[in-house]
Amino acid sequence: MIKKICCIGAGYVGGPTMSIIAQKCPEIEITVVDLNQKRIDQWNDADVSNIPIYEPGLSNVVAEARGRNLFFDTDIDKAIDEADMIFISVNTPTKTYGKGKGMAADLKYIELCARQIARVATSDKIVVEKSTLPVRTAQAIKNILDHTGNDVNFEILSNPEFLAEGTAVSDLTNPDRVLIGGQQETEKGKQAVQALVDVYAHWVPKDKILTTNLWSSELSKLTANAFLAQRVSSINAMSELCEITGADVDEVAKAIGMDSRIGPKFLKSSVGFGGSCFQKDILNLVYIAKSYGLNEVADYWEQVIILNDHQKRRFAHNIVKTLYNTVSDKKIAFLGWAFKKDTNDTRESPAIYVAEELLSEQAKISVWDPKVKESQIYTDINALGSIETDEVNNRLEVSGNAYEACKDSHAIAILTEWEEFNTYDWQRIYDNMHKPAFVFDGRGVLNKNKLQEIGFVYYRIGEGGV
Ligand SMILES: NC(=O)C1=CN([C@@H]2O[C@H](COP(=O)(O)OP(=O)(O)OC[C@H]3O[C@@H](n4cnc5c(N)ncnc54)[C@H](O)[C@@H]3O)[C@@H](O)[C@H]2O)C=CC1
Ligand SMILES: O=C(O)[C@H]1O[C@H](OP(=O)(O)OP(=O)(O)OC[C@H]2O[C@@H](n3ccc(=O)[nH]c3=O)[C@H](O)[C@@H]2O)[C@H](O)[C@@H](O)[C@@H]1O
Repeated sequence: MIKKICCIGAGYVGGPTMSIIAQKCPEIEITVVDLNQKRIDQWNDADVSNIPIYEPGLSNVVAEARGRNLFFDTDIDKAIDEADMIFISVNTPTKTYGKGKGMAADLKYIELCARQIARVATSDKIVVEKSTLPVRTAQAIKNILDHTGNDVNFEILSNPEFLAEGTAVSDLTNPDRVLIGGQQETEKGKQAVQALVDVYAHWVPKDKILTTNLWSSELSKLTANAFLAQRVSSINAMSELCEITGADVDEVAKAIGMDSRIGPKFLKSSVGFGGSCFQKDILNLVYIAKSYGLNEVADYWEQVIILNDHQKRRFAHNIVKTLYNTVSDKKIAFLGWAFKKDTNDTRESPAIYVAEELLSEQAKISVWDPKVKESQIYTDINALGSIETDEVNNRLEVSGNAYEACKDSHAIAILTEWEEFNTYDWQRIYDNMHKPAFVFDGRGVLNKNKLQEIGFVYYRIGEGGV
């Protein structure tokens, strides 16, 4: 029976995942630890609306469990020492240096965790990989733990997380499945798997808890993200063809999605997928395939990324082309900066890359996003390193509301599918814009007929002129 859990990493996965486990398992004490003091302070903020991650419903869960059996702390050693089970939920970004730069997952944070666990642990531990990792990472973790540990027994499990941002609470509460990989051939391995099954069985039906060997579990996570991203790139590839043939991508998506073998989900054409994981996980998969000499497999998956980059660029180019081939000093309003609705996360958001293209064409950009902070938007653009900081400061502004962002603009670009966009007074927006007033709907969310009646020139991704 697990009594104490420690989770290393209080990010988008560690925070919500542990909050739900704490809510569902009141007898287990859970401590989420992080190196980042500011993040931990935010998780501990007396006002739960200030927790560092915006996820619908999450603050209520935190309010219920925090201080009862859910704790956030920076004392990592203490939490490791006291726990029976340790989740590693740290970031695994794409490497930015050395071998595998731009492709492989950077495992330095994972290795640091393994070394810290090995140094601190004085009793047997079950170590759970919650981060998304290259297949066979469990072997490396085991080697580090066994060769540097204090003679205690470590069992390694793989338990990848499938939650999507914006729906994390419902995904965790009602998952399609929970995947647990372990060494089923040893008695201790079996017991470790069972211990984690028992945690989830507090609220997840047993037939949805799937147990596999370690490598299947690690590889299933990369495979799931590759398949999901592939669907988006597939429909986005068709969107370009729709635009020149007069077809409508939403109609095509509906028609194919009604085939039960294809299914209706994840077929919404967009300005491109973003988020911290799809790109990094596919690049990682490509790197793994190449490292085993599987070049055709690598090329197959790499195409998903190539198409996605093309989709973001062509959205920006279409704006330039439509605005009479120049956007120099024209104001373009961006509605949305987050990579999808209902999150404040902007990692790899397509908005960043569309902005980069337009800024390099000397456009002025004014951004409104209901959840993303101004400082984050500047950080995202400056992190690209491709546009001078002075130029960014002169050309990019962040507005306090949508009306301000759109005032005196030549065009509006919809970059995130926030529902509030449909509730605006679009006549008021139109009246305050330069004419012709263009809308480029990169998410296919606005009411076309209404906008056209007002007088907007409306372009939706994947919709061809008839
Ligand atoms: N964001 C998402 O929706 C999902 C992410 N994942 C995977 O989960 C993992 C974590 O992702 P996120 O939570 O988004 O990352 P994140 O960047 O939001 O959080 C990671 C946290 O780990 C902390 N950290 C790093 N090294 C540490 C160390 N040695 N000791 C203590 N704390 C340390 C960082 O300070 C950071 O707060 C990644 O492998 C990601 O691929 C999986 C499913 C969904
Ligand atoms: O490993 C991860 O990090 C997670 O990655 C994705 O979750 P997430 O990136 O949070 O959000 P998604 O809903 O998958 O959306 C990803 C991107 O694809 C775009 N998208 C999604 C669906 C669609 O039909 N069209 C489309 O353009 C979204 O707008 C967004 O930019 C997966 O859905 C999760 O299962 C997984 O756990």
